[in-house]
Amino acid sequence: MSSLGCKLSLAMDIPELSVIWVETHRYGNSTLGPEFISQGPSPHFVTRFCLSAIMWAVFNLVFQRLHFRMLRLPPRPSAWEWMFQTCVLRRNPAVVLHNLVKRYGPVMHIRAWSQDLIILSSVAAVEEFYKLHDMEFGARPSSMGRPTLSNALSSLCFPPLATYWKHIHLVLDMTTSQPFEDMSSRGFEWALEAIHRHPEVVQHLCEELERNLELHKPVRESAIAKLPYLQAVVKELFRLHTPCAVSFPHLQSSDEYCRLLGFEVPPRTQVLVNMYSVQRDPVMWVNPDDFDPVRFVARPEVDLLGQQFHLLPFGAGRRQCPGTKLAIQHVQLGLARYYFQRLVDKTSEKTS
Ligand code: HEM
Repeated sequence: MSSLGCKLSLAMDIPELSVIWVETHRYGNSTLGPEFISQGPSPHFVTRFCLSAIMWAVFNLVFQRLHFRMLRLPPRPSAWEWMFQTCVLRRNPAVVLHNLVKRYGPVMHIRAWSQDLIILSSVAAVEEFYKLHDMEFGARPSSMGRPTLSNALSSLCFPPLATYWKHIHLVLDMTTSQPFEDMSSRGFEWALEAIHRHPEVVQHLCEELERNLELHKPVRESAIAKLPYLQAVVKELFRLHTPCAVSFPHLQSSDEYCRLLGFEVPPRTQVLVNMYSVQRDPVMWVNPDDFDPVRFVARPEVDLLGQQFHLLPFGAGRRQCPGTKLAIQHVQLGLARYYFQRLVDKTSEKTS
């Protein structure tokens, strides 16, 4: 076989080499000889090139599947399925994820662009994660702020406006109080919108304010302790309409496989906690999809501080949101002042 023949047959068997060959051919590499450059690839060559590319892709797919099966990884929905439903069909991403959880279970593995993500969606899974693996998965990925799949999932914060990186920039760049004001006021609009869908809750709230506060005095933080129903409403808001449906990515810092919830997890995996599903877990919540603040009136010990794993809108463990108390206080006080002002206006309308 001539040296050119040798080069060609080698290139056709190895797809990467074929690509290199086509590229060098396109740019007229003189070592291949002038007669070859002018003729272009033969149909026979194109067929063999395509066949070897397909075989290479199939081999890769089968090898990957076998590899993952041997590893005992969690069930794996396709990342494309999620993206198709959210980007093409424009469905609510949190709901799409929740539906995947119903099909694939509370521990899911998603692989996209050689990045491994584990999504935890039940109280039991999250509890084990925080109790046993909080330190191990304590890092944040260096891709913070870039459009990766994990960031896209985490950007289910403050839908539909804010994205993860906007949020993180706001909170990390707090040289003035302005960013917090912006973020909180957005959070507050979300709370009002959700409550106004339930007129009976608004009425109950107003009655409690009327009973416990004096009309001519401004509402102060100390008044919140006298308003158990308002506190319950805020908890129910954060449970059912959590501003962050999914936590930020928790990156495994070690370069070794680890055992997480009975599964083998590859090194540098990112874990996301799916608060949207955890806070609707039927194992822990009666009628989980109903907006019912009374469930918290009966159990005031359940709080939003990340101590109980069935209610964690601010995350939990060492990576929990440092603004938790500030945000809760802001929403409680904001709601109390808003509805109290409505009462004051109504009373002055009646008297005038
Ligand atoms: C309604 C308001 C807020 C909600 C729902 C919220 C929620 C969250 C969530 C879910 C996380 C990720 C936790 C995890 O990955 O496990 C987080 C992280 C964070 N939050 Fe908030 N947050 C709010 C307000 C704030 C405020 C007011 C501040 C600043 C004062 C703040 C500062 C941060 C920071 C710095 C992180 C990253 C923490 C870390 O990486 O260790 N957040 N937040």
